[in-house]
Amino acid sequence: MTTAWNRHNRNSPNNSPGIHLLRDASVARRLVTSAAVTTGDLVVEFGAGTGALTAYLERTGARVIAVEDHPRFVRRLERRFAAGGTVRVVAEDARAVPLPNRPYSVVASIPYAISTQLLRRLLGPDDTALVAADLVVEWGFAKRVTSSQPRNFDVAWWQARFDMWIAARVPARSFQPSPQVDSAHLVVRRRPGTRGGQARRIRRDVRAAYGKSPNKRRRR
Ligand SMILES: C[S@@+](CC[C@H](N)C(=O)[O-])C[C@H]1O[C@@H](n2cnc3c(N)ncnc32)[C@H](O)[C@@H]1O
Repeated sequence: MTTAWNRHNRNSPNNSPGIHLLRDASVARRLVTSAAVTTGDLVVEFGAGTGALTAYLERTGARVIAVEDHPRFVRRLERRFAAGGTVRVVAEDARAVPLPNRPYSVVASIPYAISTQLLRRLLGPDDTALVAADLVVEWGFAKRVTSSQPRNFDVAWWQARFDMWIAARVPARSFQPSPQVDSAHLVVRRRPGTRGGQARRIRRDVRAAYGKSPNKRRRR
């Protein structure tokens, strides 16, 4: 965990940039209800913080993998969820932690700074095992990835295989400390028949339309 300490060398995690803890329980409840996970399902939460969302996920009976890279949060999570036996706390960077091979959902209030990287990891691979995600993301980011006119290959590729929509606006005051901007509850659902060979065909079509350059399509 030396890496995480190096990156977060403040005494209080609450003073670290990008850490906005959910203080509105109704947002956490809405996310978990929307995800509709149940006993036996596998759920990954990225950036579990102090467990505001994890606590509701635990109640579903699903197996929860709570990924968090801040050592103080990791210790709090381990203490808080030790008794239940269904939450596994993983002290790793969300950008590098191995992802499940079997079908899984993601429910998370993710750090704004790694939103694009995380979506690339989750939605990008042809054989991704991700089935569904309910995410709290920055409002502008949610608008870009759900736009009916995707501006780059990544977003077009994600939209070709996943239904993506904004379920609700999440006001900045729902977090402690409040970020500068509002967030969104972004819903992602994989469409059937969009993995493996089918994914490769879809990718070819999207690439033909968009190329790899974000600006290519607009210049045509
Ligand atoms: C927006 S806060 C959300 C916290 C918690 N889920 C909640 O809703 O209260 C983002 C969390 O992600 C963690 N985090 C930031 N970058 C991370 C990374 N690269 N890998 C894992 N966790 C990260 C932060 O320490 C923080 O706990």
